Amino acid sequence: MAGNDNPPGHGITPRIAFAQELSGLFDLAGKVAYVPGGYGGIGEAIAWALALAGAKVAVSGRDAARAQALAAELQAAGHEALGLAMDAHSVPSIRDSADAVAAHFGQLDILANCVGMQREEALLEVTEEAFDEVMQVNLKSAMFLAQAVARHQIAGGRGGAQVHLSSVRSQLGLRGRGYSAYCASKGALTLLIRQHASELAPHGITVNGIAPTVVRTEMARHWLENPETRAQVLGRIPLGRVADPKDVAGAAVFFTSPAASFVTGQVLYIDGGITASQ
Ligand SMILES: NC(=O)c1ccc[n+]([C@@H]2O[C@H](COP(=O)([O-])OP(=O)(O)OC[C@H]3O[C@@H](n4cnc5c(N)ncnc54)[C@H](O)[C@@H]3O)[C@@H](O)[C@H]2O)c1
Ligand SMILES: O=C(O)[C@H](O)[C@@H](O)[C@H](O)[C@H](O)CO
Repeated sequence: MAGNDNPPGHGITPRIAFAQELSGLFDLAGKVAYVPGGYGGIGEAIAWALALAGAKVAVSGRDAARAQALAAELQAAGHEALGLAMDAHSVPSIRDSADAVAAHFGQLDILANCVGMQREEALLEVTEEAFDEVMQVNLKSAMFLAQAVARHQIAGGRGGAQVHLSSVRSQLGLRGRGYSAYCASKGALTLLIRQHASELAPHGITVNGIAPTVVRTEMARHWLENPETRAQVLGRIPLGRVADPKDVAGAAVFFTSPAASFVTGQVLYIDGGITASQ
């Protein structure tokens, strides 16, 4: 096929090899994944989904015991897993955690960053301390987790994938609520993702984002337990329900698997239609 550098598999690749390639599209066997924030609501679903796709998985958070408890559950189900402490307020702690994962498994291929927090304050009441904390935990830690993991991915020479948890609030403000710090941190994360995608592309490393609306986790509990705010939340979502962590986990498998090896710098909105409508 003159002039076509990418001929389709049919009729050229033997069909059996073609089918084998397709069957491995979502296979993470032989990969090591690091899930900071891994014992949170979304992080835990992602840690399990990556393990079920075949990856060895490390999870971290400030509470080492909770991380180790999740790792023990994964091990009991037959997966290779590690739980360790990491404080997103501390760049040395971030670096140490990535180094420890790479040292334990002998490689590090995937970052699935689920660290995040929210502190709601109306514009006139925003404190410097709260604004700084949200930016530190949601944005600065993403920068230095990405850097720490990229060092190992580049040294490994096998490419890799990074994915960060963003939010619909990366693109939309929230009427009637004090969301300056959260929106600013997630909006900036979009450009961090695009820039990292651009800088890591020569190394065969992809970088993408997952942007949910309200997911049934600890972070959203206060909204969902209050009938008034629950009704407001549901009223904004065309599909008429909030997300479960499992609605988000599949995207992490997709972005880190061979199926997405040509996808980078993208943010996928898992929002029941919010960003499609007004
Ligand atoms: N739940 C939602 O409605 C929702 C919606 C959109 C985006 N998100 C994003 O998804 C991600 C996961 O949130 P979640 O809903 O699972 O909430 P969660 O509170 O259950 O999990 C947050 C995770 O971040 C970790 N974390 C927070 N501060 C940390 C620190 N200083 N050091 C280390 N780890 C720290 C926690 O240990 C936990 O594992 C966050 O980035 C959040 O902004 C959540
Ligand atoms: O409107 C939204 O979609 C929310 O802002 C979400 O991003 C989070 O569920 C919220 O931050 C939890 O408190």
